[in-house]
Amino acid sequence: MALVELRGVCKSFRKGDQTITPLDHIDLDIEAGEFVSLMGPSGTGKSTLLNLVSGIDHADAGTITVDGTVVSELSRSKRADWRAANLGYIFQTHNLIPVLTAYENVELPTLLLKLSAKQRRQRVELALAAVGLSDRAEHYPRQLSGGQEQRVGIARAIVAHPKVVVADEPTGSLDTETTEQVLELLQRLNKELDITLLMVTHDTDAAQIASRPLLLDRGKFLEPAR
Ligand SMILES: Nc1ncnc2c1ncn2[C@@H]1O[C@H](COP(=O)(O)OP(=O)(O)OP(=O)(O)O)[C@@H](O)[C@H]1O
Repeated sequence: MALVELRGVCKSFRKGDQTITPLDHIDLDIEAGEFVSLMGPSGTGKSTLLNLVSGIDHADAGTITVDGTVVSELSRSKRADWRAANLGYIFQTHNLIPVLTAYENVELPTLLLKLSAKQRRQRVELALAAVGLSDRAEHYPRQLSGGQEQRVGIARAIVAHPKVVVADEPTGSLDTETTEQVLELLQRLNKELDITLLMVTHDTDAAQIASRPLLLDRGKFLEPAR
């Protein structure tokens, strides 16, 4: 069984008296260790897909299994517990809390886990080291560059040691040089920490660094020519 498995997944939204169905019977397998990028026209349901895989949102039909857990069958509160322990989410805008230091921002998700104070400290220090920001632990977001802020966001996503990390346009608000650094970091986390990645992007170059670039178009996954 693949690490992430979607079968017959459907998701619709109501907008006024209209129903929009971005995902209509979607199937997808992501094997452990893959780095999958996902491109596609605006509104095709890429973010919706990430929200379903991460258990933030609930599918109308179909099954979503991540590392043997059928996420689509969990209640809302069970999904939140499962997500805290098993899945990392990297946002386009890092969503750091401005009144917390880099250390405290990364520590936040670990407060939902059953860890001793020592284990928590070790996790946070490891995550900050993995993104090369040990020396910025006590800095507040406003004291960091855009790229450093995004790296803190990545440290926060990996602090719980998730097998799967999803990223929604993680370089969407970064300049070219910082984009390259963040993509290199994601590649390193994939290879060295064995984190399976699913990254939505609008950037063709970013998509190509993945081990498997995919295109989501009208509800179908296509493998674009490299
Ligand atoms: N909570 C919601 N309520 C109503 N409609 C929604 C909701 N979330 C998404 N949609 C609609 O579902 C469709 C898919 O949205 P989604 O954000 O997944 O697309 P996307 O492929 O990520 O787009 P983009 O590339 O522009 O970010 C869009 O038409 C969007 O307006």
